[in-house]
Amino acid sequence: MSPGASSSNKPGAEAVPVPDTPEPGAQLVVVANRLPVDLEQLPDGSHKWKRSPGGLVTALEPVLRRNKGAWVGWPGVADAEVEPIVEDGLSLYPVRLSEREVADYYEGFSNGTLWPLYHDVVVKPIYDRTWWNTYVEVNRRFAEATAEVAREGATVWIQDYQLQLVPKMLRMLRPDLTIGFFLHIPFPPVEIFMQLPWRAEIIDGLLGADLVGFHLPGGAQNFLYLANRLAGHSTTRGTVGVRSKFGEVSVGFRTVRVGAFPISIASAEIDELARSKAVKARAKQIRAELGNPRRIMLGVDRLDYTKGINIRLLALQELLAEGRLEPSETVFVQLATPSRERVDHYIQMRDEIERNVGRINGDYGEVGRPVVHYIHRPIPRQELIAFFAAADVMLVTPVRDGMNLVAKEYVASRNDLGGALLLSEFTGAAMELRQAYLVNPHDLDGVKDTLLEALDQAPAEGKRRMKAMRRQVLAHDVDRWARSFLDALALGKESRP
Ligand SMILES: O=P(O)(O)OC[C@H]1O[C@H](O[C@H]2O[C@H](CO)[C@@H](O)[C@H](O)[C@H]2O)[C@H](O)[C@@H](O)[C@@H]1O
Ligand SMILES: Cc1cn([C@@H]2O[C@H](COP(=O)(O)OP(=O)(O)O)[C@@H](O)[C@H]2O)c(=O)[nH]c1=O
Repeated sequence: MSPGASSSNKPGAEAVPVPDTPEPGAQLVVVANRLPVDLEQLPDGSHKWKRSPGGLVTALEPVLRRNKGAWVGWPGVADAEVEPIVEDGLSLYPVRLSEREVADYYEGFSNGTLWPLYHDVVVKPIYDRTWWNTYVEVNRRFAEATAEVAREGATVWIQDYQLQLVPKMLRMLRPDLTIGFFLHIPFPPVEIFMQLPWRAEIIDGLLGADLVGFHLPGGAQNFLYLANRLAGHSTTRGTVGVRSKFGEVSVGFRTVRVGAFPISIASAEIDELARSKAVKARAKQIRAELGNPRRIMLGVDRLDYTKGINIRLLALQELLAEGRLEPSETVFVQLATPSRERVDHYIQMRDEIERNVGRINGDYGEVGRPVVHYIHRPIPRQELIAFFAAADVMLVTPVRDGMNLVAKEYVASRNDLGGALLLSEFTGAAMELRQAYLVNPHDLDGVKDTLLEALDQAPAEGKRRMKAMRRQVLAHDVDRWARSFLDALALGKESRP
């Protein structure tokens, strides 16, 4: 199959240029479950590449492209035979997964066990031994693929919960490599992690890295505790800082460093794009297309039960029912990119959300004027930024989220200092964006009251908050995140005996 074969376009899919073949032996290798582009099979049997969903790709793709690195990952469809390619300076090495492996490793152990477990058991994790066995097999395949790609003495940066066994497996295959691991989702409290039947194997797998990174100090602290309790290694006891004061685990003759590195976005690029005439004009057009309502609220998420989309809908429904919001003046736009569509909890959640959207529009909409506009497909980045620029209040209400880049992208888009960010306390972003309207998503009355406060904020108050948040986001961009992690990894390597 030729990956660059077709050029057809569906809405939301960003076309990717036709590829070349990579030079052997990369000095910087990223290993992630997904490649930054997904192969899509079209109804006529042809294929095209489209951008992969999620914040991991948003963050890492520009960093690796600038470093002319290599990326090892799954091309997003089962049984795809794809040759390694170079795309705009970035070498992509596809790892093949069979239909069964997608079901057991990706949908099963990664997203039916680890994802809910690490997100505070928000739905019940399933502990299935077959899924675990496939997770081990697939992690081994990723380790082997990486061992073949990395140059002697290269730096390998492994990403996320799908690949927690790869650090140890790779170290056994290639002791010459410097290995970093970063977890993009929360690392759970110890009592929750202890549910996992394979808890010791996971901790052991991660300890194959030279540096293990988390978004927040709390995750790093939980991991340090478990490295001692489950694996019996001695660890440092001091508090882990943000990009500083790393913890250490002694694993035989090696020292594994543990740190907190909150991820971010390409802030300057988004800021610049938001200032462009095209985006400004499109934002104005979006407002007009929505009927120039007094206030626009916006949600932008992967359709995931952790994102708290139903909480927003419930808050809106109650505010309308109580007469605290006027349906003719208020519009809520929910952009929801499809995600993990064959996993049971995702199927149930989508049904529920779509029922609630229908109910609100049935009760409060008029012909040609729905209260909720719901779009279930990926939206290209430039269009998203225009939506950010058009929205009066951005609703980010996850019950738990590793970081949430959307919150930061909204702030970076508001160089006019307009708009307000309603942000769940249970996101990583809330640790940095303290001037947002912070809410506990489990407290519906609190969400409703704070939403009204944000909608009715005085312009001076809005500007004060947005200015402070922009200072944070513009000063701490994704390059700084990558640099701080890779510098800490290199420093650890220098101090090795
Ligand atoms: O690959 P998928 O199963 O389609 O899921 C998409 C990605 O979702 C998750 O993103 C996380 O990473 C973001 C960047 O660090 C972070 O802001 C967010 O809070 C996380 O949920 C997942 O961790 C990735 O592996 C997936 O690629
Ligand atoms: C809905 C939607 C989103 N995006 C982009 O995807 C990422 C989402 O990252 P975040 O950290 O907020 O969460 P997850 O990783 O999904 O858990 C962000 O960069 C969005 O701009 C997109 O490009 N198109 C979409 O339709």
